[in-house]
Amino acid sequence: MNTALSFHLVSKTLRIGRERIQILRDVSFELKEGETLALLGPNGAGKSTCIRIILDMIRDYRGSVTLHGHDARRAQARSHVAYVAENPSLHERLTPMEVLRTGLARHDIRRSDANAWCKCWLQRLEVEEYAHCLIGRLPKGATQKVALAHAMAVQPRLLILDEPFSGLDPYAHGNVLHILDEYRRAGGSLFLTSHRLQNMERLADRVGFMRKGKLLAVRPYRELATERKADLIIRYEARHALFDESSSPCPGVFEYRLAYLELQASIARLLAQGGTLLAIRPELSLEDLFFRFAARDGA
Ligand SMILES: Nc1ncnc2c1ncn2[C@@H]1O[C@H](COP(=O)(O)OP(=O)(O)OP(=O)(O)O)[C@@H](O)[C@H]1O
Repeated sequence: MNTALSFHLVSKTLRIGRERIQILRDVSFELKEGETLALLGPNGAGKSTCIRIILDMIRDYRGSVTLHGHDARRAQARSHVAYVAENPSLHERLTPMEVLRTGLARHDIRRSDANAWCKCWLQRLEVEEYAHCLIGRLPKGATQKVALAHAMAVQPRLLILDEPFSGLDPYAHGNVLHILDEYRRAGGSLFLTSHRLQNMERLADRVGFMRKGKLLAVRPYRELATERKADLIIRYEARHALFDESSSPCPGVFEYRLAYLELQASIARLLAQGGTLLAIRPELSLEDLFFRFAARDGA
């Protein structure tokens, strides 16, 4: 598989007054063609800075970045790449139709059915009703959808999305998830950032977790999900503890930690002994697990 994106030992320092702040520290990752990589991390972790470097919006950094084998500093490298920012700034005096047509022209895409094609993408993102309104008058969520329609319409080999789900209502959320899933199933490469692991189960092949400018670890999503299933906590009500090593957060209520495979037998035993099952939850959130992995890696 060819490499869609390579980010190698990238460091970035900002000078603010007399102070120098390091916002990326030797960050390295790779995205193969057809793969989806999600970069997760809290505010200020450095995710958007990575994207700005990939897109040549920041040039003074240390390290090397390539897109489909070309140095990311060269315009040619971005010819098959589309990007949607967290708060897209589209030209306010254009209409969504014009925005999409401009996108096709910029990517040198000539289609005899260009109008119908653009209309179709506006429909898929459910903003066709605004097709001929000025962007400046659109609601915020609609602008975000137009930006995504604009990116999808050029059929990029690599799609880069900064927080694609923030600002979307739950219905739009599901629709965008479906469109992105379809894109990756058709072989597109996807690089996205998010504050949360939520939604990633349907999209990401691998996830990387960033904090304070460092990439702590990159793991296959499946590995994280499998490990989580091994550790559950059941909370139950009973006169006394029904399992050894139960803890008791309050009188008459107990918690018991168990492996996923023990779940069925443990619930049967709990009910047989007159206990009441109150809740089952994963012991660790996926974020917690990530730190566990990172610690194992010595990060
Ligand atoms: N132009 C700038 N001036 C000052 N600080 C900056 C600038 N650009 C980035 N930073 C700082 O660099 C760090 C990384 O920012 P970045 O936007 O990349 O993080 P992020 O992970 O994308 O966060 P968020 O999820 O909030 O978008 C933050 O501490 C931020 O305050």
